[in-house]
Amino acid sequence: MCSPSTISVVPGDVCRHPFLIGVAGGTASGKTTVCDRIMQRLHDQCVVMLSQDSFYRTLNPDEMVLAKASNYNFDHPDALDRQELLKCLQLLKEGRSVDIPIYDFASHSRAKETRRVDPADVVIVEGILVLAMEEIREQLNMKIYVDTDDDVRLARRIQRDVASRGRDVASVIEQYTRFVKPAFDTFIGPSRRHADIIVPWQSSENIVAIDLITEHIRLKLRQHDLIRIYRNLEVMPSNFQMRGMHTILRDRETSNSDFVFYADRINRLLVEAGLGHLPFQEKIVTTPTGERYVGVEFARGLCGVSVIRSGEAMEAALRECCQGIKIGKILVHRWVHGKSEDIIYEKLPADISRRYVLLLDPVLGTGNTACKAIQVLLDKGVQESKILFLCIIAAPPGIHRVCQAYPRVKVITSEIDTSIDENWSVVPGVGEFGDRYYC
Ligand SMILES: O=P(O)(O)OC[C@H]1O[C@H](OP(=O)(O)OP(=O)(O)O)[C@H](O)[C@@H]1O
Ligand SMILES: O=c1cc[nH]c(=O)[nH]1
Repeated sequence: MCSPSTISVVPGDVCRHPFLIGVAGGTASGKTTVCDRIMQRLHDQCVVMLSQDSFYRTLNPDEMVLAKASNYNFDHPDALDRQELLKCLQLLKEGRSVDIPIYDFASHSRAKETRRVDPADVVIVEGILVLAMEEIREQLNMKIYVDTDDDVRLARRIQRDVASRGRDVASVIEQYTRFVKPAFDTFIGPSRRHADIIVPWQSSENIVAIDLITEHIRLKLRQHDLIRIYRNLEVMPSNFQMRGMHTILRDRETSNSDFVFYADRINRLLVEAGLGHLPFQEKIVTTPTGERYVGVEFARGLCGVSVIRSGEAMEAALRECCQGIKIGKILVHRWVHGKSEDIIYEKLPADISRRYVLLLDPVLGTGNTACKAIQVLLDKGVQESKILFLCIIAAPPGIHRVCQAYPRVKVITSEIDTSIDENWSVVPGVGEFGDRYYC
């Protein structure tokens, strides 16, 4: 039974987009155990699991003769109904229920019944060929390859087939040599290069890998909820570079110089992401080879506004991307312990009402500071839809505050945090950003 989502969404407004994970690896590599461990850790989420094996094709009479004589290659991608698997994943991705075939290994055919799979927060699809099929790979949000030594896998396969599938050792080895190993060498082993994560899985379980994977999934699920609610919220794509940089920023042992270095790296990416939302005009140029190149021209009429003091740490990234850009400043007295925030200082370009504004502040906590700063810009005549708020981390209360109050302001962040604590600190957060950047 799936637990309900913690954030309510207007029915029919947005559908559930699950997080799709593919788990591949050779026969008896431990894929099912990896999936079980992920499901156990995500017990408070709605997780469903599909097996590639459910999608074996119905065999024609000639193939059936081969299968009955153990002479049919079930390890080849052509043994699968790939279109049907693809369709099921696409429907689940759209938040729709699907009926999954039930495959009977003894008769090499499909049962009349099917299994109903309802929409979920996380969908895991496992199977030896899951990463070997391009059309399936393209559907996945996370690709995992379980890596286990060949001899360990063969030993496990013999043990399993003899104990639970009524086979003798000689026939298991014969099938392994004829079909299983060649398919591994041709399709499965090479598919490892498509994986986001390769999980070594030998005699003992790789708990660290499972922890990392489930933490990443939790992060993505939190982001998914908010992204589904607010169209004006954008979270930059998370990859392991971005996660690595955040890990350094969040580590309290990180030196001041490293904090500055990695904050600057993320700031640069944030600014580029913000610039990507500006309008453009088509522009045709001639290349040194004399050919025409149909491109675009950057928008004009742009400026930056930093919220003093931490926002000033983002100015360098903006200047690196936009030479000579005008940058204004706003100083807000932060709302602490019931005291409302005031604007203490502002210095903005005189013609700001005609410009797009990249509003810079690395931390969005309660959202009070951001709302105050946005209101100053609106009062100066800036159009709401021309404000882009850039922050390195954003806590859900601040996201709700800003995105609800100013639905046309684009909020771009590199990560969404869990919450804010009783001291108005973002959790897990980076601590006092300004103190760490400027000390
Ligand atoms: O969303 P909120 O709860 O309003 O918090 C966010 C504000 O807090 C930080 O500034 P801080 O007050 O720490 O000042 P500083 O930049 O001078 O360090 C941050 O740079 C924001 O301006
Ligand atoms: O956690 C927080 C909250 C506000 N400002 C910061 O710098 N950090």
